Amino acid sequence: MHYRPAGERPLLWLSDAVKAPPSAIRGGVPLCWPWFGPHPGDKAQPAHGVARTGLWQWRVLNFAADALALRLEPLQPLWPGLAPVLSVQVRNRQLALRLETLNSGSEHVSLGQALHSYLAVGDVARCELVGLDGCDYLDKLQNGRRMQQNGAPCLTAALDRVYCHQGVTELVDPVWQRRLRVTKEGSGSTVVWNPGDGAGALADVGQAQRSQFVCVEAANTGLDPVTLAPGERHCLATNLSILD
Ligand SMILES: O=P(O)(O)OC[C@H]1O[C@@H](O)[C@H](O)[C@@H](O)[C@@H]1O
Repeated sequence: MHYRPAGERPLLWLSDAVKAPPSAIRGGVPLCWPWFGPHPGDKAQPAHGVARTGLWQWRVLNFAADALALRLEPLQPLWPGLAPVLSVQVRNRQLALRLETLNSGSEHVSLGQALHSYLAVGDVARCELVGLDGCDYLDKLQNGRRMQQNGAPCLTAALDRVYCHQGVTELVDPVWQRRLRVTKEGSGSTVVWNPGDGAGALADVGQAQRSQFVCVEAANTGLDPVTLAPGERHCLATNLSILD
């Protein structure tokens, strides 16, 4: 997914070196579903689940000069007993995503997920991410150690954190002279990721592109487990807006 309001910088970053299917695309907003990170019990399963490499069909619900609404569903069932639907809306410099999951099976199911937004920035090291001060987080670069955020996270080096956070974040970008606001619903975890020097090991990022994005993800992780009873639904949503 790519979104660039007319005459503006893009909202989302997309790698210059997108790999061919079935590899996941690096950029846009990959859907991590129905688990986040490694599978909880089976190392053979792919990281971040099966939705981002699955095939989806889309339908246009509304198409106007200044607005677009799409509904996407998987072409085939992606995971037994769980049925996702993604709604995408674009309007007024804002991209809104809603990922709804129905437990269509007969057992309780636990669900992990993330809307893994790659936010495009002029230079990540000069940005400030506001809204996480005082939140507890798990630092994945320190074996998942639980810490508390003091001020804004430092974006000059690698960062991989799962914050216990339900609120709003804003990414202040002095190079592109704008702010990006991330709001969300149905999510008790906010993931912040940039590979830093580790970008060199990622063929679809590399040192040249590592400064061009930071991921701020609306998520449900081990910090805020979601369990769906048969017939129950959960909706994870995020709004990404460009502000002056
Ligand atoms: O390389 P992937 O599978 O797209 O994941 C990228 C990153 O995604 C983040 O959400 C995770 O917290 C990181 O641990 C991970 O490295």
